[in-house]
Amino acid sequence: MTSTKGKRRGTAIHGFRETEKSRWSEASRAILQRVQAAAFGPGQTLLSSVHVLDLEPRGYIKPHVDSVKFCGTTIAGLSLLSPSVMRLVHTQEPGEWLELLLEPCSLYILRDSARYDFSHEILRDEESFFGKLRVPRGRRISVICRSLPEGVGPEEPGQPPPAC
Ligand SMILES: O=C(O)CCC(=O)C(=O)O
Ligand SMILES: [Fe+2]
Repeated sequence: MTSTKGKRRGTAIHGFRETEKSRWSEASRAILQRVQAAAFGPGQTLLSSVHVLDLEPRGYIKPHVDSVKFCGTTIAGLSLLSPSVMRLVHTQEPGEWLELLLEPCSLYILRDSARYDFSHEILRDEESFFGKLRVPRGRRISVICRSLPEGVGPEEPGQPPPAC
């Protein structure tokens, strides 16, 4: 896998590699279609390639809001391999937060307020608790589909997609 986003995104993600993938096997395409049908409306255009993020067991993602320049109202992520905990914290009201237990093969959808008004993060192993439940972290792979910002047309085929 290549790692270009890490540089562009600074230090939000630690212990990872990633790629942007636009060619998938037929079986994978069928799964991605289910993800897209669940998460996106018919009027939404998606980034032409899917983001695949491979976090090592000690890897984690610091709180951030995906850039509005490159990513529209919806982020949908399929979690594979290790379970993990995603925490959402309101950017204006830090006392308003919630945590999601991301089981392997689960899908989360961050849309509208969850996507714009809350930061999201993946907890590091030492902090990986869902309530009182310890959620030990192993290697985690996520497959993330994003909508394009409104007013941005579909990308040119062959162009590298922008990072979120
Ligand atoms: O791994 C995930 O599910 C989220 C990744 C993420 O927040 C990002 O790439 O901006
Ligand atoms: Fe993100």
